Amino acid sequence: MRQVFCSSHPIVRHKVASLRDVRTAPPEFRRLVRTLSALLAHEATADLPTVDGQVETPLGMAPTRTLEDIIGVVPVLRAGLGMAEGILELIPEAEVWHIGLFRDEVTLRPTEYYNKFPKRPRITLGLVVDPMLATGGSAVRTCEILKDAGVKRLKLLSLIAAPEGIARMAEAMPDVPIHVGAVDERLNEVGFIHPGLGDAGDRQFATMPAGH
Ligand SMILES: O=P(O)(O)OC[C@H]1O[C@H](OP(=O)(O)OP(=O)(O)O)[C@H](O)[C@@H]1O
Ligand SMILES: O=c1cc[nH]c(=O)[nH]1
Ligand SMILES: [Mg+2]
Repeated sequence: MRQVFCSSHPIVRHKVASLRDVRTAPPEFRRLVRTLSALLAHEATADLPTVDGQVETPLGMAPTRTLEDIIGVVPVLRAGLGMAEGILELIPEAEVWHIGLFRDEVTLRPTEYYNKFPKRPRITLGLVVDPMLATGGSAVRTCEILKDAGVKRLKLLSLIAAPEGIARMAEAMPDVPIHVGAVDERLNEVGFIHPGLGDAGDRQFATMPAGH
């Protein structure tokens, strides 16, 4: 099964260009994250099964197809929050499972600090959302946590990925399809995606270091 899907949609490409632009300020950056996430989720959910049914319109009965899955959107704090907002516009009935991880700046390893989800999961599909797939450490750890919690089907949605992160996910989580807006050249010497967009959390939440 082919596991990595990089969007070729012209609107996705156009918006990824704006997202990368150093002149894009946080309010517009957040708007782009939300819209791009909905566009990627639209592509990532194209293969979901539906159930046949019927609905009464003002004129009579109409056949319907509705989603079979109970979907969970799993934002990796904090940069995943904006992505979850965009996807909830598309799937408002989704559960939201928060996972708090930060990446140690020196070791680049993920450290868990929070999670909130039901003890007995109802969801049949988890959409993990994190704008940046860099080393892949955060994404792999998130998938491990979710599998330990009993979620059997997962998909990962990221706005920009490095080849290193894709390779790490493919190795550790071969059953998790990855949907991305762009695949970049490489990681730089401090583990940032090059050319990427910088720090996705800081650019969404206006916490850039002074001088930026
Ligand atoms: O693939 P990796 O090498 O693990 O890196 C990617 C992670 O780094 C960023 O989060 P960060 O740790 O900066 O936390 P933040 O969202 O709170 O800013 C990003 O949102 C991912 O979670
Ligand atoms: O390029 C990167 C890598 C990790 N986290 C980010 O926000 N950006
Ligand atoms: Mg960050």
